[in-house]
Formats: sequence, C-alpha cells, structure tokens
Amino acid sequence: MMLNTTFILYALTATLATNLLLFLYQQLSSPLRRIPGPFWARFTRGWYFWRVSKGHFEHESISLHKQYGPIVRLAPGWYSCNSTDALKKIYAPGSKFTKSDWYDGWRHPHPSQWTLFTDKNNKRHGEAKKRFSALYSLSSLVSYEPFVDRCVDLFLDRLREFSHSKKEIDLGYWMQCYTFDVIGCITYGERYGFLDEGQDIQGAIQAVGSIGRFSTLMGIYSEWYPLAFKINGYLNGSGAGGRTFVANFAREKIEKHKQEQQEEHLEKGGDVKILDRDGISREPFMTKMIRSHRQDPEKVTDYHLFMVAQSNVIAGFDTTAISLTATMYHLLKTPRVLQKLRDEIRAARASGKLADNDRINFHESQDLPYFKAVVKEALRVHSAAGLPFWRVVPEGGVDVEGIHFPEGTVLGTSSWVSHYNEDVFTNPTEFQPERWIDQDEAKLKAMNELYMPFGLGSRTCIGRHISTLEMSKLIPVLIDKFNLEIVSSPAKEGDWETENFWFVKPHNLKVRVYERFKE
Ligand code: HEM
Repeated sequence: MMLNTTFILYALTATLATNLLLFLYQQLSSPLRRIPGPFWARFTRGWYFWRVSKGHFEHESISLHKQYGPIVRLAPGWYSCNSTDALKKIYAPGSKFTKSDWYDGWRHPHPSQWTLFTDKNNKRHGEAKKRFSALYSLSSLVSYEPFVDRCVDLFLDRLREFSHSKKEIDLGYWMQCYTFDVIGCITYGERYGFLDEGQDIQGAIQAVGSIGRFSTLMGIYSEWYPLAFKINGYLNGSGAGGRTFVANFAREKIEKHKQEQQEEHLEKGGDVKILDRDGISREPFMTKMIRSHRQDPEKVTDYHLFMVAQSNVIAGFDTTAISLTATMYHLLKTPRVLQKLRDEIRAARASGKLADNDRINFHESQDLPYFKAVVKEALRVHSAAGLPFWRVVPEGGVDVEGIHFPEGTVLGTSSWVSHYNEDVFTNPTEFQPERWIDQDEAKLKAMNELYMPFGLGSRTCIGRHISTLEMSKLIPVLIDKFNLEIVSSPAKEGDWETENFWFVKPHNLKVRVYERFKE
C-alpha cells in the first residue's frame, strides 16, 4: 500500500515536471519569444486576468505600448497590437480572422445560443448580419425617430423636475434610463419604464451591467466558463433576476407582436405595412422582423427574433449611455468647447435651420459640423469598449510589423491604445474637437485609419447609427435648455471614476441641473 502511494506520488511529480519543462521549452524556443511584455505574461494568462480585474486596463495598455513598442505580449500566445499595419490586416473586411475564445464569456454556454456579437462562426455570422443589417441602416433611422423623441421629451421633463428641486443626480445612471427606454421603444415600440420613476426596475440596469465583469474575466479562462456560468447562476448578486426580466420582457413582447400581426393579417387578408402621412413606416424592429418571420419562418426563425431583441439591449444600452455620459463630462470639463457648441446651435436656430424649438431632427443634427466633431472626439477620448478586440490568426499565419504570427495566435487592438497613439494624435489626452475639422487631408486620413470606437471590419458595430441617432437627438437640446454643474467630491479629487470590464463605465458622476431661460 505504502509502495503504491509512493509510486503514484513519483509518477505525478514526473508528469508535472515533464509538462512544465515542455511548456518552458515551447515558450523559449517559440519564434515569438522575442516579443516584449511583462515577465509573467510569458508563462500564464493569470497576469492578464489579474491586471484586467483591477478595472483600469484601458490606461495600462496604453502605458505598456509606450514601454514595449507596437506589439506587446499580454499572455502566452496573446499579443496586443498598436499600428495601422496591424489594424488593416487583422480587421480587414472579409478577413478570415475569427473572434477568439474570449468572446465565449459573453454567451450562454449552450452551443445553440449564439449571438451576433459572440459568434466565432464567420459564415453563420455573415449570413445573419446581412439578413438584419437593413433594420439598423442609416435609411431606417427615420422610422425610429418618433420613438427617440418620446424618450428625449421624458428625459427633459425629469431634468426640469431636478432643476426645480435642486437635487443632485447621477448623470450616468439617468443616461442608462434614457438608453434602456429608447432601445425598448425602437425594438418593441414600448418603453421599459425606467424614465418614469428613475427606478432600476427589477434590478435590470444593475444586472445587465454586471454581465460585463463576469464575462470579461471568465472569457480569459474560457475553458472554465461553462462551469463558472452554472455556479454563478446560483449566487446572490449574479444579476440572474434582472437578466430574467430582460429575457421575459423580450418573450412577452415577441408573443404580443406575433398575435397582433396574426389578427391584423386575418382582418386585412394579408400583411400590411403601417405608413404615416409621408409614406414612411414608423415601425419598431419587432414588427418588421415578425413580418419577415411570417413570410419565411426558416429564414427568420424564432431564435433570430429573440437573439436580435436581446442583442439590442445587451450590446446597445450601456455602450450608448457611456458615450452620452462621456460626451457630457468632457463638455462640462471644457467650457470653451461647450460654449462653441452652444453658439453653433443658437446660430442654426437663428437662421431657421432648426424647425422645432424643443426638439432636433436627426438630419438637422447632421448639419452641425462642430457638434459632429464633438461626438467624434468624445468617442475617441472615451471609447465605450476598453479592451482588445481579440481575433485568431487564420491558416497560413500573418505578418504584422515584420513579425510572422502563425495560425492560432491571438491578436487584438484596443480602441484606447489606437486612439491615444501619439504618432498620429497630437496631444491625445486633450479633448479637442477641432482636430477633426482644422486638419490637413493626410493627417485626417491617418487619424481615421486608427479611429475604431465601434470596432472595425466585418464585426463593426451593427447598432452604430442607432447610437448616433440617440446621441444626436439628446445632446444639442440638453445643452441648449440646461446648465449642468459637476458636484465635486473630495474622494474623486475633482475628477470622475470609471471602471473597465470591457465597458469603460463612469460611476457617480454627480451633477446639479439648472434650466436655462432664454434672454
Ligand atoms: C455608442 C454606442 C456603441 C458603441 C461604442 C458600440 C461599440 C461596439 C463595438 C466596439 C463593437 C465591436 C466589438 C468587437 O469587435 O468585438 C460592437 C458590436 C456590436 N454592437 Fe455596438 N456599440 C454601440 C451601440 C450599439 C447599439 C445601439 C446596438 C444595438 C442596437 C449595438 C449592437 C451591437 C452588435 C449586435 C454588435 C455585434 C456586431 C457583429 O459582431 O457583427 N451596439 N459595438
């Protein structure tokens, strides 16, 4: 018995030692061994996990590139890239690179539960994206505009109340209420109701937000993800309740829309598009999708209906709220820019370019060059996504910055690294919308090549026009009608707090609101 135990111990030690030696040999003989990076990143993903878990990796990744150059090792076989050459090769439209296993952390572990954002199957992803891209296109925005108008009106009503009561508010939280309700309206034609009371209904804002931390960290050890997912479901504070609320809301609305269309179909003897006086359809996503589902249930399946509805919320609500909050934060911190923007809006109003005194049309907002530069600059200095967009090198490998990366290597670039590239962006930490206007063509081209708040290539954000609509209809009216004042707190040392678990979220941006009355 004693002999057996000793033998097993020897065998285990020998196996471990052999594996360790083999691992060290592979690392030290790898053609990529000369790529610099933090010491422990050579041997384990644990270093990356630890640093990301601190919640500020967007800044750390910029420093790492300053220290080590355009390619930095972040884990064995994972390299962060900072160059135009890398972006062109990794994210080229039609490239064969696939999303890496890190994205598994963002999906339900069952293989049937894929989403556009997480799909590693390029073929299936391409087909689905093509099928639904018209719903998100620039030309479809006009049909969603009345939904956004309703939410903007309600948001401004709330601000008027805060102005009267002089109550301090968390601006980031109220932006979340706005974007959650807008996405509900655009998707189902109905608000969730966050703007009514400012309540986080069933903890849904908190829950969808909490997905970020878990998914970001577990994606680094994606082989453990299915187990962690199961355990997480049993834990308090996992946000399961809020997620269930969002999923149930989707199921309930899908059923309701199906039933209504069925009744309408029977009554009118066929599918009918609801057009307004201008001949424009003002229908939410679900109405359009269910019509396509009725026409061809194999092409637009029940799963597609649910997947698109869920993706809109999970990928679209926080990202847009963060971008709105960041834009307001930088405007408030840079009074020169705020004043210039107000002047542009006032001049547009004075010259009769804005039809309504209390609202702004999307096409009018796109005729305000300084406003567009403000939003572009805000998304440069504060991109909502703050970690590399990891991709797997396909068969044949790839040459980046003169280094050959074999098939299976994981490469990625974070928009923060790209947007703070000092070779291309002069004084990158400064909020200067003018850099997008007063610029020579060559410089502008170089900046645009590195600009990636919505990602790049075939996996670019499908909802980017919708988020532009949401921002363009709120910010000009908000700054025209209200003064906002940041309430400084000693803990924040006059600045704001952010936390990065893929989404770089502002916390506790407390402001006071004052209604502006025109002279
Ligand atoms: C300012 C707001 C937004 C920002 C900054 C943003 C950012 C991004 C980024 C960076 C990606 C690509 C990630 C990657 O390559 O891994 C992405 C993808 C995606 N976004 Fe957005 N997003 C925003 C708003 C929205 C909205 C409003 C929706 C939905 C209505 C949406 C839906 C999606 C979807 C479905 C994908 C996956 C696309 C694909 O893989 O083909 N996003 N977004």
